[in-house]
Amino acid sequence: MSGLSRRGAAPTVRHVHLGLGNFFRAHQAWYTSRAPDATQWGIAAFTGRTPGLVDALTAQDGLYTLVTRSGDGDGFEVVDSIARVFPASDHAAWLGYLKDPRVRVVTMTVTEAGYLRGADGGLDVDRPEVRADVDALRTAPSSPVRTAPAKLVAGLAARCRADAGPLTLVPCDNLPGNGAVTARIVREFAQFVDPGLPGRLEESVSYVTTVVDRITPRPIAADVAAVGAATGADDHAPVVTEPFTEWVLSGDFAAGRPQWEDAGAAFVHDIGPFEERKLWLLNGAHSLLAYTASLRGHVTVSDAMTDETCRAWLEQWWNEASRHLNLPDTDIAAYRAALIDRFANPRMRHRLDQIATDGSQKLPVRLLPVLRLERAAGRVPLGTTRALAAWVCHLRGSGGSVNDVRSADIGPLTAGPLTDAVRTVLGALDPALAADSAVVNAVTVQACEIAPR
Ligand SMILES: NC(=O)c1ccc[n+]([C@@H]2O[C@H](COP(=O)([O-])OP(=O)(O)OC[C@H]3O[C@@H](n4cnc5c(N)ncnc54)[C@H](O)[C@@H]3O)[C@@H](O)[C@H]2O)c1
Ligand SMILES: O=P(O)(O)OC[C@@H](O)[C@@H](O)[C@H](O)[C@H](O)CO
Repeated sequence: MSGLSRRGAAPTVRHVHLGLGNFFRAHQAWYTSRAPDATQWGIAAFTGRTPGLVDALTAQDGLYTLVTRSGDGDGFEVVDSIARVFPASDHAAWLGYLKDPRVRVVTMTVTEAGYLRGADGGLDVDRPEVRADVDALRTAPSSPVRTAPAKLVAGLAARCRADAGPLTLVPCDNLPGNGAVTARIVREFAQFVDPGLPGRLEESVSYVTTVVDRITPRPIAADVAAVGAATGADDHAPVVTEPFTEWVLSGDFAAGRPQWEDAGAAFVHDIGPFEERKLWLLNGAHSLLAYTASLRGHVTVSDAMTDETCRAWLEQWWNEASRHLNLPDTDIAAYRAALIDRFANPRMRHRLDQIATDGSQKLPVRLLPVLRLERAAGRVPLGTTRALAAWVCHLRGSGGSVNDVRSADIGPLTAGPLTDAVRTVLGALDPALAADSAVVNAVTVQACEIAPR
């Protein structure tokens, strides 16, 4: 078996990515590799925090095998769009690319938690890591920083100082209005560093909003072995994904972009209906299953889909969410039918505990908009409240271990009598929920049913 290596030169870097992980490699890097102008849009990819994939990918010249796993077999292709790979700690390289006039696009996958938003959706300036990075940039603009907002601001400021021309930020995390979210955290962070900086950045930075979709679980050792057996390549960093993929983008690119539309991406004016369809029907269902199905002993999404009770809960949630989607009924029905096949694919090992991470960041986006709309219509939506009930049970120690960026402040709220815990935990997501007795009661009753303790 031989390792992967590039035959010719790597493509010139004109695109930078922050948050090199599995999803970026199954999605944005794959779209770029499929674009007709791929050779003009090489990617420099930086991990978000830990060194992660850097050594393995560097040894393979940035190449890796994408395994497309359907219910009845695997497809294999080598993706070659990543030209250079860097650890998060290489801040000099980050600044170097951001101030390079050839670089025109920055994509990001830093998780929902990586935007460091507070309760009002803006930058949470009380976090010690935010304060540390603000102080660092006030002291010296090239100081190393750790958080994603600080990296963006430091890079954009360096670009501004170098007069390197316009640039577009393309967030690819599962957040509604992710372009506006990114614009806001950049503006607020920059304001803290230097009140004149936001104005200077606005002249040359544009923000695009995206809906991204391709289920990409964390690969396991057997996946590495399967690639070797099928292709003969000694690939230490393959990615496994599903055949389905979607990328919807909205907004202006200030300085060009790859021809992603020729690789299947859709550019639309009104992205709202696409966001709601995806975040509610897919991600909301994922979160529902992550907490309910794990309490019933299931480990993966496809395991959960074999359980009639989980399936009924899923349909109930989908019925509640679908009432509020601004799309034709036939489109919604087709999307739901496709999701059943995607979730049930028994060859995809998408662990529920991976999806359960950071519920405090995900549930406000995936469930609460539907809950509010249902309450406004005078209903208590039991499919939605069941997901919240299972999350509260999860936080109280039923099911798998809790891995949440807010566990320090939400964890203590989960102790004590169940009704009190439900009220305070819901209140930590949205104070209005704690004051809604009908919701608190429904969540409490369902929590007792799901995990009596
Ligand atoms: N995996 C999927 O199916 C999928 C699909 C659609 C969207 N996404 C989005 O992509 C994100 C990453 O998913 P993945 O599967 O690539 O995960 P991954 O664990 O493979 O990679 C995550 C990357 O984000 C970085 N990161 C994590 N926390 C961070 C933080 N607080 N600040 C900065 N960087 C941080 C990590 O260092 C790593 O580079 C998801 O959180 C989601 O928003 C994932
Ligand atoms: O990746 P996360 O942690 O934001 O959420 C877990 C899943 O719900 C999510 O990754 C989906 O698999 C994905 O959004 C499908 O496109």
